[in-house]
Amino acid sequence: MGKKRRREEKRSIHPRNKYSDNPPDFALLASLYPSFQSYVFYSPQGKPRIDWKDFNATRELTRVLLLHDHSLTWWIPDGQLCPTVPNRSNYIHWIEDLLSSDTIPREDNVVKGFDIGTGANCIYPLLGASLLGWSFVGTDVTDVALEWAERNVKNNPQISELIEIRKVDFEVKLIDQNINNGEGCLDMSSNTELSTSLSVELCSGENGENKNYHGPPILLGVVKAGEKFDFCMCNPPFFETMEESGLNPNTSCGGTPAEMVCPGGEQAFISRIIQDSVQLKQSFRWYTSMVGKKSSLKSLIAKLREVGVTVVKTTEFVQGQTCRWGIAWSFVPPTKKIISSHVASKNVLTFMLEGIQRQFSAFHVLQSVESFFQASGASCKSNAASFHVDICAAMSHCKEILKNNSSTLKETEWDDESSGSLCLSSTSDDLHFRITVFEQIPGTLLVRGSLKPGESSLPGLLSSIFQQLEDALRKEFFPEKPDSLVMVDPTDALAFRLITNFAIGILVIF
Ligand SMILES: C[S@@+](CC[C@H](N)C(=O)[O-])C[C@H]1O[C@@H](n2cnc3c(N)ncnc32)[C@H](O)[C@@H]1O
Repeated sequence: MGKKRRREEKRSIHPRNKYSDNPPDFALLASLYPSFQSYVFYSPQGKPRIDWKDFNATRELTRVLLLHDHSLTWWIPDGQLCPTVPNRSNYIHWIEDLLSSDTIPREDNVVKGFDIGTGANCIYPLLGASLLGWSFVGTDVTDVALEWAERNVKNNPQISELIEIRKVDFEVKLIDQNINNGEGCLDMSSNTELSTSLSVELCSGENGENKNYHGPPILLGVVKAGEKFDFCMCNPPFFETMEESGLNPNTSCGGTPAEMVCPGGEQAFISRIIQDSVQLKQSFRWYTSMVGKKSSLKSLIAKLREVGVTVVKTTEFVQGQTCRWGIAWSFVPPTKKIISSHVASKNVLTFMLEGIQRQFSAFHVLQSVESFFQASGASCKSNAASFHVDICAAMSHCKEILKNNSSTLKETEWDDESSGSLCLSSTSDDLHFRITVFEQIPGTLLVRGSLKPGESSLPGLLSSIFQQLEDALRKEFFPEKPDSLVMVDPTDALAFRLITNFAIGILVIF
């Protein structure tokens, strides 16, 4: 991994993450743990490496990291999803931030979390308990996950008291769904089918597509009457089919269909969590989930607006060459009033290119990004190893990019925020920003634009330029699909604003 790439990753890692300043040292671990040694090889430059496509190598790395850095004894059977410790720690630290922020009133008791789908690896309860002393209920549906999660807990007696592994009962019947604040009553003993009324239409996606969840209970029917939690967390099955998961050829973190796939994919799964949260309300202070696709994030935010949550927060987790999001919401009345989205400028923007033909890789898109900006006269410096282009655009170049852009101009913030008119010639400062291309899964790329740290731009300028770039890339890579040229629907302006602001952690209170 090049120095620049490492610097990039360091920037994206949570500052309290143990690996933020000290990434795993493969050479040291190999010298300490002979079982790991056989997976480490050296690049021609003498850098220690492992083969990320080798499941055994990634599992052994996770095992020795958990042992060395967290004093945890851990194992999973072949083929189960293998977590990467630095990345999973980011989610834990983000929740820590949510709990300690004064967005909603704090509570100073022992933190109690609920990990939906803890998996055989049980990674979140193990990390949360060992790093922060949190207690957890971790749930799952498969026998192998439940058995190995139990083992991973029992093998760590120093924290085992803090973690309960709970089997999700497929056949639980809700006899009273009105259990706000834990007052309701669940019949856990019944063998009758889960009430079909749980599948109410909360999951219809954009464009009318229905993504209903018909799987086992998630929260309702699993949370017991009267139970209260500070948060729930979830790394959901992201995909609708195993083919869609296409498992990234550059990594082999394993993952069985039960772990990776659910009908309706993550959108249906998280929509059910939202639906359950409407019933459970303040039984949890924060509801959170990871989100794998930006398109899901947008529609989930829209759903949260519909159900009347008091707070939504989002974040971005950059994980090597992929990007994920975190979404959090609450029904607890906020301590703060609305923080206007005007407070923060859009310093980080993203869009997704989904269903791109397989012959086009992140590299092709990167080349097109460079050509797009060069055509306006802006100077570009690309880094193919890190899949980014650094751009320096003078105002004349920005004008050139935006010259055919009257519709975009109407939708961007500068009309709102700079008293109706933007004078591009009013400043002589150049705009310095970076465009990075991430390969999420085969055929799905994420393009991210970010101002250089410490830089600022005229309100809305970066987002307008970015919008033009998205238009151009869609024209180039989806020429036969004129519909996909549709950019941000003005009626969706708020959702767009939320999404483009999430990466800088902006808080939005509906
Ligand atoms: C992507 S894996 C996440 C595993 C682990 N938390 C991690 O981050 O590596 C999703 C997990 O959710 C479980 N799962 C699927 N449906 C569930 C449900 N209704 N309730 C609880 N767990 C579920 C799967 O069995 C699987 O272990």
